[in-house]
Order: sequence, then C-alpha cells, then structure tokens
Amino acid sequence: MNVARIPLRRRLLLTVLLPMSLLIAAMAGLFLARGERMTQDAIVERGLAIVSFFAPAAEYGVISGNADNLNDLIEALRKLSGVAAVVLYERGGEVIAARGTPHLLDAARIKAVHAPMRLEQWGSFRGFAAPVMSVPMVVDEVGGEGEIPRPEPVGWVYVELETSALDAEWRATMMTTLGLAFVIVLLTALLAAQLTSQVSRPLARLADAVKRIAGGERDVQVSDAAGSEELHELQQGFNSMARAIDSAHQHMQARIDEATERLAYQAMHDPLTALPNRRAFELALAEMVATSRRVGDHGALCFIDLDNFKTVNDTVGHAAGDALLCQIADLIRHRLRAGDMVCRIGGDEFAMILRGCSSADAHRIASGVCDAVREMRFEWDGRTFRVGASIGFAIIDPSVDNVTDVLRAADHACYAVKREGRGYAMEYQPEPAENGGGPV
Ligand SMILES: Nc1nc2c(ncn2[C@@H]2O[C@H](COP(=O)(O)OP(=O)(O)OP(=O)(O)O)[C@@H](O)[C@H]2O)c(=O)[nH]1
Repeated sequence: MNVARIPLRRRLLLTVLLPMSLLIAAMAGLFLARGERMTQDAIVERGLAIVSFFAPAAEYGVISGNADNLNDLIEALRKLSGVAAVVLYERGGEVIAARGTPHLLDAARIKAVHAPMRLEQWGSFRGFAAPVMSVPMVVDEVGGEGEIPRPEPVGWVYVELETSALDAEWRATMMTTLGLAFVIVLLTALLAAQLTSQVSRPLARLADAVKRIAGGERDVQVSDAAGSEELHELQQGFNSMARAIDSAHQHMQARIDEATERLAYQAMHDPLTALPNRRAFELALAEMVATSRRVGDHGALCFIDLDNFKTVNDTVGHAAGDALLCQIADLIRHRLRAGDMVCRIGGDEFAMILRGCSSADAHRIASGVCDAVREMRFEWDGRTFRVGASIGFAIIDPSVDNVTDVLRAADHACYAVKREGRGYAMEYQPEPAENGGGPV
C-alpha cells in the first residue's frame, strides 16, 4: 500500500488511534495479567493460612480423640466463606472427622504432606493440607543426657476451597476493565473523528475549489467553517485569491473581447473612410448573388472610379487626398437606401451593392451619385477642386451564375465609361460577340 496515497483524514485518525489503542490494550493486558496472578496468589495464601491455623488447633482433638472438640473446630471452619470441605486424618491415615464432599480422599497422598501446602485443583475447587504436629512425651533417664524431642505428625487436616465466587468476581472485574478500555477507545475514536474531520473537511473543500478553478470555473468561494484559526485564515486567503483571479480574468477577458472586436472590425473596414473594405464587399456580394439565386431577388453591383483624383494628391498632397476620399465616402453613404452598401475597394475606387432594385433604379441611384460628386467642391488650402465619378454597374438576378461574372461585368462597364467620357453611370451590356450587344 502506498502510504502517501492514504487520505489525510485516515492518516490523522491512524496517528491518534493507533498509539492510543496500543497503549490502552497494553495497560488492560498488564492489569488483567497482574490481577489474575494476584487473585490466584490470594486464594493460595488464604488456603495455606486456613490449614496452617487449623492444624495446631486440631492437635489436642486428634491426640485425645475428642470428637466434640474436632466437630466444633470443623463447624467453625465451615463457616468461613469458600470452605467447601474439611477432612481430619489421624496418624495412621484414617479419617476421624469430615464435612462436605471432598474431591480428594487419599490417605497416602495426605500422609506425604510434611508442611502446609497446596494440592490439586478440580475446576473451581482447590485442595490444601497441613500436618498436625505434636512433640512426643519423653521420660528422661536419671542422670542421662536426653535428646530434645522433635515434633512429628500425629494427623493431617485437609481443606478444600471453592473459588467460583472469586472467579466470578474476577471475571466481572475483567469484563468491566475490557468494557472500560473499549469505551475509552470508542470515545477516543469519536473525538478523533470529530477533530480530524474539522481539519480534513476544510482542506478537502479547498482542494475541491482549487480543482474547480483549474477546470475553468470562476467565482469559486469556500464556505468559512474552519475548525481552527489557521484554517480560517487559509480559507480567507483562498477566497481573496480566488476573487483576485476572477477579477483579473474578467479584466483580461474584457480586453480580449475588446481586441477581438477591434480586430474583427479592422478586418472588415477601411481605416481611412471607415467604410466596409474589399473583404467585407466580397462577402456581401457573394451573399447577394446567393440570395438572388435562391429567392429571385434583383439588385445591382456598381463600380465607382473617381476622375481626376490624382490631381488633388499631386497638387495639395496626400493628406488632402485622404480628406477628399472621406468626404466622398460620406457623400455616397448618405445617398444610399437602408439595406444598400458602399465599400472602399481600392485607392480611389468604391463599390455599391444595391438590393431589391431594377435596372432603372440602379441607373437612377448611380447617376445621382455621379451628379453629387460632380457638384461637390473640395476646398483645401484656399484652393477649390472638382472631381468626378465614373460608374459601371451590372444587374444581379437569378440568371447570374457566380460572383466573378458580375464583378467582371461591372468592371467592364466602368472601364467603358472611363474610356468613353467619364462622369456618368452605365449598365453593363454583353458584347455583340457574347450576346449581340455591349455597354450602352
Ligand atoms: N491620398 C490618397 N491617395 C491615394 C490613396 N490610395 C491611392 N491613392 C492615389 O490615388 C491615385 C489613383 O490613381 P488614378 O486613378 O490614376 O488617378 P485619377 O486621377 O483618378 O485618374 P483617372 O481615373 O484616370 O481620372 C493614385 O495617385 C494613388 O497614389 C489613399 O489612400 N490616399
């Protein structure tokens, strides 16, 4: 497993829970192991203490064979909690008094006991035995050096303790300990989950917001629900940064839009006169031809070539020529109907696209332009100039196959006007060789 890939929340949980759980498990294990041993030791000590006390107390009864005395002792013993059986053996191994149902009734096994000791265990029953010791009576020989008599067993006591109550108590203690350990781990886990989510959730929200910004989303903000001062500051900082990015993006987008619009305008307009340029003219003409073929519309294309324009340039300079071109552009634009179009297609050349008009209409409009240009007076540096306009036009109707044909026809007509007098408008007529006619 790649540790670096473990989500932050799980890592924090592990960091808190793992050591905590190990510590609690170790403490509980230690406590239970020590508790178990101490309980067992206490049982053994109690059993040994009982037989150690009981054995000397029984000495008189065993030696004298006083049954009442022994029975009183046994009854007194039986009243002690946990004492399940008591047996008294005499020197030869015969049972001289007994109470309860002992698991062990083996004289040979008992007679092998020389000091208080623990014997076998049967489930929750544990056996303890001790010899009843007595010093034998010795009559000293007169004048002899008698040996000090040593105590010797005159009988045995056997006590059986029943430890189920202690075991049950121990089990209850164990369960309580484990339960407490579990509750502590559970509470720690809940607390850790709560704390880690207070850290990991705001971070996850931030990561998501960063992803959304990287994916192109704008105006992304994270809600301010941080669990700590540092995270709060981080969220505030992120929101400010996102707002700054958004504002910079908007500003940049506005500039791009503006530049795009300007470029689009420049691509389609003549910078001097602000009229549509040759490119716009070609598109409009293509559309006019297509529309005419589709819906049967009639129109006209007029080529305008100024007469004697060069004289202005040569006499008073190009700036004057520029100004004259602008005046003529305005003059033509103001004479056109809504829907018509005038473009500057070259140095002193203009073109008009007239929509929804007959040949007579086109002739009238074009002649009007010629008259207006002729009557115009251009003043510059105290000097007055007069120029003219020669216009050749071609009709656009559904019979026109393509743009090239109509362009060629209008150009042909304009050239004919230039050649044959200037300053007036003429419609293109096919040459006699083409259709039995030419410009009229
Ligand atoms: N001022 C100015 N002159 C231009 C511009 N573009 C072209 N010209 C000039 O316009 C003139 C056009 O030449 P022509 O058509 O032969 O001049 P014209 O005197 O009208 O000649 P005709 O048509 O025979 O009467 C040239 O001298 C070009 O230098 C422009 O943008 N500004």
